[in-house]
Amino acid sequence: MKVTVVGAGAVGASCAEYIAIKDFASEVVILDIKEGYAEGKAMDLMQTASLMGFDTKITGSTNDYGKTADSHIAVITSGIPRKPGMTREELIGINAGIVKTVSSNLLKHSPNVIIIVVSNPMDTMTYLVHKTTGIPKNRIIGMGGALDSARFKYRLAEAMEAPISDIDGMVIGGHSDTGMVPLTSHATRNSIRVSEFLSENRLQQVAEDTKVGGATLTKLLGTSAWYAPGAAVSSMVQAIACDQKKMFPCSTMLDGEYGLKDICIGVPVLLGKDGIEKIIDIPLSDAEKAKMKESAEGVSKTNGLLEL
Ligand SMILES: NC(=O)C1=CN([C@@H]2O[C@H](COP(=O)(O)OP(=O)(O)OC[C@H]3O[C@@H](n4cnc5c(N)ncnc54)[C@H](O)[C@@H]3O)[C@@H](O)[C@H]2O)C=CC1
Ligand SMILES: O=C([O-])CC(=O)C(=O)O
Repeated sequence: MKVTVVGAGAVGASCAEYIAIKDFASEVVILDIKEGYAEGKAMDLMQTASLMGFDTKITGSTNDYGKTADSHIAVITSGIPRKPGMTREELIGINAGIVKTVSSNLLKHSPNVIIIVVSNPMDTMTYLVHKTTGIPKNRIIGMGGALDSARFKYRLAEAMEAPISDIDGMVIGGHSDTGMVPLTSHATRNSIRVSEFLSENRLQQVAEDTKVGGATLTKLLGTSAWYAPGAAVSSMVQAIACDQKKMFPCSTMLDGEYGLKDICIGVPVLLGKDGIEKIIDIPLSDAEKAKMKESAEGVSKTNGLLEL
């Protein structure tokens, strides 16, 4: 199983590291446009192999897509991250060109590759890959909900003073500061609804903290986060590589599910060897439906800025 990670920056390197540590891929190629950068990250990571106990071979490439040939899965993290005070949507001008070029180059050398899009604004970048490559929709997956759900569980555990392993919960909708839809009514602690433990006000606070999870970290770090994003991508790559049929909220092209069409937005899907193997269309409450609709309007507005 060969995995390519485009972008050897914070998220790309973290993602490659977690994939290697989990030791399910035979080969990870990291590619970056900056001369020597991916080679350096790959060498540094390989020098952790004997310490961390993995056999995955990690190599680096400066913009040579020949080295990515016959990849099963490719992760696109290339592009600029936001700075404090910015929205993800403000990155569209630079990142759209990068994501378009990178996805086209990847497909020249790996025509059957499954692409996971990370670069922001992620839902719109996922839509762009659909519109410009024309590959089947099961092979284009946007990463946002897996990360947002991990942050939701972190905030729920914090509010309940509970171990995170007790918590289950999911965030759907657009991967933006205002567009995320944390499904508070579905979240549980050991099968018991979290509303049994937390007041409505506290739950609303958890939902708000979850939605601005990326912005909160960007303010603290001066750039956006990488550990949890890298871990989220690595779990999705593993689900595909190991044909786990595992459920994650991912950005996917909808065709009527959730009442939406011609948009990529986060909904629960099953990930297995073919990429997105099924979209799970769960019933939402009226309030959740309204939030999903508003979220979709925001994503569509950003999609409208693309020059297709
Ligand atoms: N979807 C999500 O949940 C998340 C998305 N992100 C996004 O991921 C992207 C990357 O973030 P970071 O890794 O923190 O940024 P970074 O600046 O650390 O790394 C980006 C890398 O992309 C490279 N790059 C730029 N143009 C390229 C091209 N044409 N070909 C190959 N490589 C190229 C740069 O040289 C740099 O090394 C950002 O757009 C950020 O907003 C970050 C975290 C979570
Ligand atoms: O906040 C950002 O810009 C990066 C990102 O998408 C996240 O960490 O959720």
